Amino acid sequence: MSSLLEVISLSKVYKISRGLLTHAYHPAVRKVSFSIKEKEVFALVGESGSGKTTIGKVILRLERPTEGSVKLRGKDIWNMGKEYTKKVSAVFQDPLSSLNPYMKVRQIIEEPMVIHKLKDRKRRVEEVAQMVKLPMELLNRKPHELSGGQRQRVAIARAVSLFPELIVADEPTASLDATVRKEILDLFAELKERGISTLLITHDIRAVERIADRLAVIYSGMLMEMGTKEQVLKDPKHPYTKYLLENVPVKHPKERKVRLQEESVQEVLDKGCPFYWLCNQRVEACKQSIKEEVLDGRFVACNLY
Ligand SMILES: Nc1ncnc2c1ncn2[C@@H]1O[C@H](COP(=O)(O)OP(=O)(O)OP(=O)(O)O)[C@@H](O)[C@H]1O
Repeated sequence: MSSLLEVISLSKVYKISRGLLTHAYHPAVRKVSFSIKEKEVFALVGESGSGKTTIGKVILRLERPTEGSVKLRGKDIWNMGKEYTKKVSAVFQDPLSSLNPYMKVRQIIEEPMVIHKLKDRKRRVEEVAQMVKLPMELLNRKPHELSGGQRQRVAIARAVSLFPELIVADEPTASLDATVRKEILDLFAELKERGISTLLITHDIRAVERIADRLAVIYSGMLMEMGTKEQVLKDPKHPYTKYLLENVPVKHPKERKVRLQEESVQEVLDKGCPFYWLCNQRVEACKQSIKEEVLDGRFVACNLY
């Protein structure tokens, strides 16, 4: 399978205002590289604040990277015109707020086709509804008349309405209950068979177990481990991946009891491993630098290897 989308050494630093004249810089994403193949579900897993959404936003061209680039089939995405929005689409966490409440489902799904001047729209809307298993009778309803799962199917139908090559799905099941969650996740696996890849962004490492082909684990804006689902979930190498798998659901970073030595926090964040403070296998070198290794085809950023 050839590479569809390449994220190359991507960094995003936000400038945060600290009063009238002062500001600070926050590195949300730090030199992240990965690629998504054709016909693949690639999961980006990390806790709240780890930088997942920022990466998704850059891929969707909603944010400019500070450094690095993103390429679709070898072309820089910022040099591509409107055709990029046909090839890469998005599904977000809360369908109710992302769907126009005044439009009927039919119009919501049709809208991107109108924008891109597609013909034969009625038939295509029905074809897309079928693809996402949305009952035809729901096409004449409005979003508030649907269940959470049905609404997310509408959002996915809209995302596939132009037959994209990639869907960026940011926490697409976070607002759904367990049974519906499973059905929606399965849908992404089915779309893969139709040639549509998915970047699945999630905080729940277990959610990707069913459908992801490969996954990348991100912490504090840095890639910790990346490999096939089997490699990363069955034989995790990075202490952070192990920690994530052992602590489901993971405590919010603010709830963890970690004693930080304030004077050295910045130093470690600048040069060393961001997981240093929680890692039970840390060595002195982790304060200063991180070794990047490829072990049996999987990427690990850790001084243990
Ligand atoms: N526009 C912004 N300005 C300043 N800081 C930001 C901005 N957007 C995100 N951040 C910060 O960048 C970091 C990464 O945020 P991001 O939303 O990408 O993380 P996430 O892993 O998707 O988390 P969540 O699941 O909570 O959204 C966080 O510390 C966040 O506070």
